[in-house]
Amino acid sequence: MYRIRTLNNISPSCREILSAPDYELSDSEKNPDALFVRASDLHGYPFNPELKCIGRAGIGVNTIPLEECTSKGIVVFNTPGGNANGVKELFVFALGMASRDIFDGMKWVYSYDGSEGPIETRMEKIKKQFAGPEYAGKVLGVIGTGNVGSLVANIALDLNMEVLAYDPYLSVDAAWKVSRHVQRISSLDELLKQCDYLTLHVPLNEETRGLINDKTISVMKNGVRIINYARGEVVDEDAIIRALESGKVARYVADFPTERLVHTKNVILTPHLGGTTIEAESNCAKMAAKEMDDYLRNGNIRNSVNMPNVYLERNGESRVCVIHKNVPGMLTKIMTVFSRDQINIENMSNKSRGEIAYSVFDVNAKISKEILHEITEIDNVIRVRGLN
Ligand SMILES: NC(=O)C1=CN([C@@H]2O[C@H](COP(=O)(O)OP(=O)(O)OC[C@H]3O[C@@H](n4cnc5c(N)ncnc54)[C@H](O)[C@@H]3O)[C@@H](O)[C@H]2O)C=CC1
Ligand SMILES: O=C(O)CCC(=O)C(=O)O
Repeated sequence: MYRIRTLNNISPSCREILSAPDYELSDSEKNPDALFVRASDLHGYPFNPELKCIGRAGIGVNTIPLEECTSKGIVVFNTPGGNANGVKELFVFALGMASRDIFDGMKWVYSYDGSEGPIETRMEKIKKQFAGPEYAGKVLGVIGTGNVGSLVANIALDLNMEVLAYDPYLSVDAAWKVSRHVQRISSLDELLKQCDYLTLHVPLNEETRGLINDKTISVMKNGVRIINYARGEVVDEDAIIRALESGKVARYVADFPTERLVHTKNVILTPHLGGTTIEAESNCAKMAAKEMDDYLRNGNIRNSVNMPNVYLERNGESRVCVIHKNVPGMLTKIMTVFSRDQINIENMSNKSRGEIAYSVFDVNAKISKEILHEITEIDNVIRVRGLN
């Protein structure tokens, strides 16, 4: 039985996959085989030695110390595309909020005390202060056209916007999802100087931290409207506040409130709601549950962000899974242990990802603890699991 510790509220749909008697889910397990998380920050988290994998029900993994996990042989999974439609739907709302002063208009409605006459007549007199431009016919720049950005770019075309996209790392699979009417721009500055609206859909990493800063803002049109449903830190906070105060940026709509942003004019904030729909939560929980289940029971790795993906149909009496450094001679050393004990390899797979490699062996015998221990002792082996 595998013990899974949930660190956030995970959709109950994961229990369709992670159920008794194979699994026990709890939010207090001290020595879990797996952690199931949403946006919890795991930097500094005390990983127990039994921990084999982390399932991130969502896409962003900036909250997970990936290097530490890799060095400890902990496989980290995420759920690409599982919440993309949820973010796209909120983007449409954000686009409206970026254009029209809906937020201040609503605040006025709910705080009006009747002192200047009935609300029905008073509102007709003051409503012009909440006017704003229409977005149809305007230029939208999309930075990052992966699972979310591709949906956003396509729906913006349906809303009659002209759409420009910048994504220097776009995968071939993701490129297929973007409409041919979206114009690919290969220079960020070239995109920035043409946009009336800008929307961000990149992961937070060392390259994208502060991507929107004084310098990039200076290239933009005056009165640009920026939407950030990626991560707060992709936008330099000092720079965006300066630009809002000067009027260079007309409005900033973001999913990542901070104390300072809450008190800045022309900022509209939602409380990290992009992936918070019934469907997105259920999709992500099921996807992460399937990934962890296939890894824990079969050693297969799919949608990992720190290990190579390896899928092998089960074949043979038992399976030995070895996470090791990607250095010469590892397979020979491991296979020598099998052949010395007359164990035949029925099928195998070996894949690498940067400095790490993963080898899976299906063998024709039950694997003893002694053999597993011997493989563990080989130099540059990080973790060994035997699945009988
Ligand atoms: N507000 C929320 O609740 C949610 C926020 N997110 C955020 O949105 C981000 C994107 O989500 P997905 O589209 O699902 O991820 P994804 O991995 O499918 O797409 C990310 C895209 O960004 C591109 N990219 C990476 N670095 C870039 C750079 N420097 N410049 C331009 N493009 C770059 C990649 O090539 C990729 O196509 C996530 O990493 C996460 O931080 C995602 C889901 C929900
Ligand atoms: O709501 C969540 O769990 C986080 C969604 C998100 O930000 C992501 O998937 O990257």
